[in-house]
Amino acid sequence: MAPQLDSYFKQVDGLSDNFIDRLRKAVAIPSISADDERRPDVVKMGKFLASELRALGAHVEERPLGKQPHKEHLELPPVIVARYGNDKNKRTILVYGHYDVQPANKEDGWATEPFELSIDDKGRMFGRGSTDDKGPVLGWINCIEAHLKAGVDFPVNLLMCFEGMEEYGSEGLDDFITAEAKGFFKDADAVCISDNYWLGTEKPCLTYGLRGCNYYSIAISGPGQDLHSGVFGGSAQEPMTDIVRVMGSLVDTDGNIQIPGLKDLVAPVTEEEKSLYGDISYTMDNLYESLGSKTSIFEDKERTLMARWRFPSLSLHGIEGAFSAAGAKTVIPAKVVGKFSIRTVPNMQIDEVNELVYKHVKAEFAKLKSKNTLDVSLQHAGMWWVASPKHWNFSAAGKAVEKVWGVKPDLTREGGSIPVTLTFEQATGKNVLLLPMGSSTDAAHSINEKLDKRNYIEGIKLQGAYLHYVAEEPLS
Ligand SMILES: C[C@H](N)C(=O)N[C@@H](Cc1c[nH]cn1)C(=O)O
Ligand SMILES: [Zn+2]
Ligand SMILES: [Zn+2]
Repeated sequence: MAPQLDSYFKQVDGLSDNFIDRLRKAVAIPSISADDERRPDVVKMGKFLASELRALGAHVEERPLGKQPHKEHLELPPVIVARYGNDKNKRTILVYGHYDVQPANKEDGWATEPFELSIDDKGRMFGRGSTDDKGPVLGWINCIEAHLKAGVDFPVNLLMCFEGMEEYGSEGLDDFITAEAKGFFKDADAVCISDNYWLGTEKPCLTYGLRGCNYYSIAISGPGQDLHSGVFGGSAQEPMTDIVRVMGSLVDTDGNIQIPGLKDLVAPVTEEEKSLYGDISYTMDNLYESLGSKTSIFEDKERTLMARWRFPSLSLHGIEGAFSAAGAKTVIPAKVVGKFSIRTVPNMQIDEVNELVYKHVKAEFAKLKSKNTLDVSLQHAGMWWVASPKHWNFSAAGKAVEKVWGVKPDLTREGGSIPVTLTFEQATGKNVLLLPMGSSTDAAHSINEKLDKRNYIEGIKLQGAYLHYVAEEPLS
């Protein structure tokens, strides 16, 4: 295999400018799934992937998912499914990624235009979606192109599933995967997802766990319209005052969730589990670098990693309807909608968490004795996932990391969520591996999101090498 991989690697290096151009084109499409106005761009991004794949000879289908739940005027973006190769003598690997992105505006504090790929002298490629998840998704397409141009036989049959609603809770995808497990995905021997990040900036990892995510809205309304605070301040009960107090009751400064009963849903940490954290290559400096400050809750790596992977967290995200612009507008908002999410871990179940959240929010609001109206609801939810890394899928990826990066990867879990991971595992009955491309400083979801050129190009080599090693692994 060595000469074949070497030719492939050489080809990837030779095509690196083309691959960066492909990423530039993808970043230029603002495929923001959370913004209804951007839905045509999400669809455009799906079509871009479909046409790139067709040009390389893949069989591609753009599958509709129907109307968006609770927004019946909106069509969900299509799932792009594709197959490259159909050789009964080869293994079949199913890869998943998403082509939608988080919202981004230059005014949020970006140093460059978020939807223009901008490369600095350190090889950092800035742009929304560069690391999450356009770079890794294009990686698979680049991998096909480099094999073709190098004249190296593609080592496996590749099935692809690229969705456009991941950043909005993967609306509609669970049913699709379940239905296609015995259809389009029926030949899959294993699944690989490239949509998370290294723990630091130097050492690659393979990931076997994710937290889940329950995302909530609290709406508080009262007045018929926004009011002048000079006229109504002191005589009207203000939704904003109520929501700040209700949201303030959810979590404390040290991240302790204040919802009674929530901690009892968490599986106890075993001694064996505790011992795993010490060996992981991670330092508080890695955290400070990616955090951009030293404002951490803990001072040691073990508790920091456990807080990220092993325990739930509750984050407050924003208040819709609140005055947030610069200046000093003296308005009383008539309706405000607070957003928060809980990252869930074993053994927390979505419905059990909902019940505790609703009970707590309603009780806190009742304490205020407000005449305003409260409505609390779940916006979307995705389950946590923990798998066994003792499988040929992980062994192959481990060998690929050693070949490309010259080190053994750490086995990690991830604090973020990829809701369909568990669905893929349960629906196909196959092992799922998370193979990250980007690093801890990539600032996914944040301003100045980037992917290092090195991670992109070596990441394409890694994806290809993984497929070659998969082809060699004995079945277990
Ligand atoms: C880890 C992955 N790249 C990611 O960013 N996932 C999102 C998924 C999500 C869940 N609710 C809303 N989006 C995340 O972890 O926030
Ligand atoms: Zn992602
Ligand atoms: Zn994301």
